[in-house]
Parts: sequence; structure tokens; C-alpha cells
Amino acid sequence: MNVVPVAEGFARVPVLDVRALMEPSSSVAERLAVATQIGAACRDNGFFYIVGHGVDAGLQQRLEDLSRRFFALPPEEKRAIRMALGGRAWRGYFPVGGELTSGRPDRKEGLYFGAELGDEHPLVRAGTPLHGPNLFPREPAGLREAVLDYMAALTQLAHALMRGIALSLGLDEEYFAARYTSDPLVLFRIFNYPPGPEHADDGQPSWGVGEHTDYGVLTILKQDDVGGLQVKSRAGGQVSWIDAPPVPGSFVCNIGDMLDRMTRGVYRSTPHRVLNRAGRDRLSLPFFFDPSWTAEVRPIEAAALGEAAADDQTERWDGQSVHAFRGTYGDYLLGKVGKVFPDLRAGVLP
Ligand SMILES: O=C(O)CCC(=O)C(=O)O
Ligand SMILES: [Fe+2]
Repeated sequence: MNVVPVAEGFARVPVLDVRALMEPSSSVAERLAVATQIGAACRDNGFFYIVGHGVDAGLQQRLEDLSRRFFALPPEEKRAIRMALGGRAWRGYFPVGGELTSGRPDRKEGLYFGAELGDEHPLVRAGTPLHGPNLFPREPAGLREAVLDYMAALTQLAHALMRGIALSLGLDEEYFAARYTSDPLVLFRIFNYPPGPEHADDGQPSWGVGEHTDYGVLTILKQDDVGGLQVKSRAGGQVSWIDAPPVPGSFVCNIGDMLDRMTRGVYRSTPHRVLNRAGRDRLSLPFFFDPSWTAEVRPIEAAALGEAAADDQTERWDGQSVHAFRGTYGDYLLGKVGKVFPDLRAGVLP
């Protein structure tokens, strides 16, 4: 496996070539070599770039171009698919300031999507939050197909990466699929971070997204060439914020709370945040690969894991423990998303 050389300054978010996980013809040794690199990154900062992922560059470009065209539409056209119209499925458009992190509005607008499920799907019929049909805009034409094709491609990629993560923990390659992700909860977002003053009226930085961790298992993020993503590093026992700048052709991967929980803190869900200082719009497209809604996520009993890490509840961005929680992944997620969109919560959540 090749580790792509990176310039000084962002060497601490490593760039990994994951080709061997994508190709059925690769040898066990080749797959293990990638897995070892992934394992090291997960034990270190919990963030890594991937290349050699095989996701079609033309599809990515098409999605990026169409997304820019959507955000450039007049506000009333974007509001035609506002999230309030998505109901329990929790889909659609929200304007700048419409989403909160730790109670503060983020300086971003965005589109929420998920697996496209019709009314006949059992979870939709049962009124399960975050499941249902997407709200696609009329304009620009083709955005619907691009989003659906991209979600399909990233779902395949996520399954392959989960096989690598399983190998990295000394587990059977199908460990996660067999227990949690054969029917994953897939959530996909397209964000536009507009330029603006670096500080809000109260003197705080004007975060595009405030400090947070992701909730599920694995996040695969496509970002444009603007930059602004920062990762909380604990390298050498020191807490510092390091940049995860754009690397052409790559995705940024990071692990979520459920993998932190499963590994008893050995693989941490690392806090991150975004500040767009570039003076132009920043586009980012996070894809969240989560356990199925009804899964109860349990610690892995594996010798490979060694000692559990200490619970980091007191240091966590929201003061919550990912280890003490009892219930299904759906329960966990609802507790989180209700805080992100308090207005919507009142209308659609149980
Ligand atoms: O836009 C980014 O770079 C990160 C977005 C993010 O962290 C999230 O949506 O969870
Ligand atoms: Fe995130």
C-alpha cells in the first residue's frame, strides 16, 4: 500500500490509499496492510484522508456543480423544499442560521437527504423519524439523480471501509455488517458555508459548524478547495486544533460515537469544527454511515482491543458519555438531532 506523501503542516491527518479494500482481487496481506494504517489513524486522531477509493470523479464533479447551482437560487426557491415540509423524514433545505451546535446557530445553509424510502417501507409506515422520501428541488434538473447515485457509491465505499476497520481490530471482516450495518442508516448532507465576518456580534468566532463529534459509525466527507475544517488532536497528550485542508481527489473519514462506544474509547470519535475564513462560499458534503435504527450498539469483546480507554465524558463537547447510554441507535440519534433543530423537534418527534 502506498502512503501518499503530504506537505508539512497536515502530516498528522494521514492520507491512506485504500485501493486494496475496494478490489475483490486483492490479497489478504494487502488488505491487512491498509487495515493496519486505518487502525493507527483511528487510535491516533480518529481522522484520515482516503484516496484510491474508486468513486467516479465525473459523478463527484456533477454533484458539486449542481449543488452550487442550487445554493445560488433565490431564497424563496430554496424554501420550496424547506425541512418543515419533510416532516418526520427530516429532509429538505435549511437556511443560514437554521441549525444549531451546542445551542449556537451555525453559519451554514444546507440540504438534508437520506436513503430514499417509499411510503410502503415498514419503517416509514411505522412513522419512524429520519426515514422516508427525500425532498428534491425542481431546479437544477439532475440533482436528484446525482444525489441518489452518489449515496449508492458511498454506501458501497463505506461497507468496504468497515471491512477494513474490522480487520484493523482483529475482527472478522463482516463483523460490523453482521451486527449493525447490513441495513445501515444512511444520512447525507450538502452544506454551503457562506463567507462572512470572522467573529459574531458577541466576539465569538463565527463557526460554520461548532465543535462536535459525529453520532454514528463512519463519516465520509467530500470538501471543495476552500478549507476550514479543523480537528481536535491529542497528539503527545497535548490538545491542539489542526487543519484538515483540501487534498485533491480525497475524502476525509472520521469515526463517530458508535465506534467509540464499540471500541470502549480505543477509537475515539474526534471533535471537529469548521471556520470559513476564505471570503468565498465553501461547499462540503458529509455522508454519514450509521448502524441500523433498531440496533443496540454494544462494546466489542476482542482481545485485539486491549484495555478500554477512560471515559472522556467530562471533556466531551456536550458533556454526554457515549458509553453510559442504553437503548437503540435510533434513541441515541433522536436525543441528538432534537437539539440541532429545536423548532422542528416540537412538530415531528415523539
Ligand atoms: O463541513 C465539514 O467539513 C464538516 C461537517 C461536519 O462536521 C458535519 O456535518 O458533521
Ligand atoms: Fe461532523
